[in-house]
Amino acid sequence: MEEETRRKPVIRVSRLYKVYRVGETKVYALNGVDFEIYKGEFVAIVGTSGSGKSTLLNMLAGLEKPSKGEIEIAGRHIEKLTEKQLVTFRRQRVGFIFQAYNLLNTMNAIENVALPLSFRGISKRERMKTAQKFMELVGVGDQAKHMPNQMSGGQQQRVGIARALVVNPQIIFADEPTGNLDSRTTMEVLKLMQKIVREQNQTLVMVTHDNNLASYADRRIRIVDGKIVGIEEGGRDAVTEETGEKGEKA
Ligand SMILES: Nc1ncnc2c1ncn2[C@@H]1O[C@H](COP(=O)(O)OP(=O)(O)OP(=O)(O)O)[C@@H](O)[C@H]1O
Repeated sequence: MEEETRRKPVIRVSRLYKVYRVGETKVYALNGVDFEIYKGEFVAIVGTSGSGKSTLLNMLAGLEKPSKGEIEIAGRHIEKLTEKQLVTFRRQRVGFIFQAYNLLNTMNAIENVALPLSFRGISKRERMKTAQKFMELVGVGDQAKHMPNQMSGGQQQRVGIARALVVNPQIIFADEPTGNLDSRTTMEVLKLMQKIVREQNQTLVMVTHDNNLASYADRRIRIVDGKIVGIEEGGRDAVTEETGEKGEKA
């Protein structure tokens, strides 16, 4: 019973299709996809360019409608929601981490992190307090007043992660989150993402073409030409690998 509770799917996708019409031809960006993702999992959706990863992520996040099929997130069929309901769903349930960070350059770091809270009727003081807590969680607590262009790529991505987490989303979607980072910073961001999934029991779905990055996920869903060609279990541990290398201090 305990096992059953732990393995509760938070995302359930069945017979999912997305067909684009390009002139006379039909492009099957998703061609009948089925899978489940469980609470507390870090899952990578892996595929080469054009395989359908972004299409799938956009659909899971409620940014695009499927042509056919079902997407259940936390028990709700999101393919049936109206645009207005989808906006509410995204604000309340999901967080996004993008490759390009997508921080607003006119706001400082903490204001960027606090922004998603402004739709929730929380006082400014409370918003800033929560934002600061998440800035600290991701290791940029001392850079609250910095403008994004005064921060390194890795620091900006940490701010991006804090902004994704600040609303305590059930699910975090990440699209090539380390695409613009060097290998060392990539490892730091990976460590951070693994830590967050483990400590906060959140669910992280990451889209990537990078097999090395994907090897750190608990499971990999491989996609080719809009179809799942394999699901692999087991992932590397960024924290122990780093500890082994550097003998991390307690
Ligand atoms: N708006 C669109 N109109 C027509 N075809 C599209 C559209 N969006 C995507 N496609 C096609 O659907 C397929 C899947 O595209 P998708 O962007 O999901 O791939 P991807 O795996 O994310 O690639 P990349 O890693 O390059 O971003 C491709 O053949 C693409 O050309």
